[in-house]
Amino acid sequence: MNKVGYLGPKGTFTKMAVDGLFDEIDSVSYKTIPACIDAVNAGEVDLGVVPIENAIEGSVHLTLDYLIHHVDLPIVAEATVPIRQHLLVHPSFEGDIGDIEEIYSHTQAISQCHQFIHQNAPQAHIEYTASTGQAAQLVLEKGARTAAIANEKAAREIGLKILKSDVHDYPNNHTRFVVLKQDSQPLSLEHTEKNGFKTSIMVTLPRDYAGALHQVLSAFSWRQMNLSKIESRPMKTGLGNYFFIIDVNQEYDDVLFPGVQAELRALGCQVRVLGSYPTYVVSDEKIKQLNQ
Ligand SMILES: O=C(O)C(=O)C[C@]1(C(=O)O)C=C[C@@H](O)C=C1
Repeated sequence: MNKVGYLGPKGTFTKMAVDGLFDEIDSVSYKTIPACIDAVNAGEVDLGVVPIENAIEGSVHLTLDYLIHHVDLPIVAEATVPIRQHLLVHPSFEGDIGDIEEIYSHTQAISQCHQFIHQNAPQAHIEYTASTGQAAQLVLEKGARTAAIANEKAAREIGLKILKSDVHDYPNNHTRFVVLKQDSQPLSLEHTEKNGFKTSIMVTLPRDYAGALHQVLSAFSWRQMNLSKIESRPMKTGLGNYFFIIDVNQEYDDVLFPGVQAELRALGCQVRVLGSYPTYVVSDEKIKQLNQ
């Protein structure tokens, strides 16, 4: 049975992604995203599932940067999961939102609910936690006037009550998770809905000059390769030094991708393929089933 590492403890959205993707696995909880990625790297687990991007808040920089700077692990699958954030309180809490003194959650979850907090609980002090599951656990321990932003499963499993549901600021909230493995063989999952294939590429420009990024993008454009995302991240070597992560909406092949790589290298760019992988969707229905 495959051992799958994830950002835990119980009740996290990452655990939900794991349960939505896999049928029979042995899941192993890690306290942080780097600890989960390290576990895959060290061979402690066969696969690791970590969040990479949210529809409201954007990229999970911790994941992106760790994949770029600290390990060389390919992405072998992606899963898009619907995200509903709720305000959870201790079962003994009798007050209203205005009585809450502390709100705990993961930075991504807090960011998805900034407006809600600003308008309904401006008095609350925000405490960041390693995951939403950990935030829920803390509310159970601290009780009184604390609240967590987390999901319905966390409320049920940890024993909190939902004071206000759907507190994320925009509807259509989804998070993309990636599955990491030591070998780059794409992960085929029979029982999960698949909606495409992607290849993620990291490109470092040789230096800053007029039209450099334009030249990089034209290598994809004249081959009619559709890009779904481009993001720049600091190289961490000094202000103004960036690399680009480019998601291409197709599977790595023997013609187009080697052509792009050769063209980019001829421009002096460094190119690294971060993975070529199927993209799966965990449906609202599946999440409802998991919540029962
Ligand atoms: O804290 C959790 O529950 C997580 O699984 C992490 C995480 C994230 O980092 O994006 C996952 C999905 C949500 O977007 C909020 C938090």
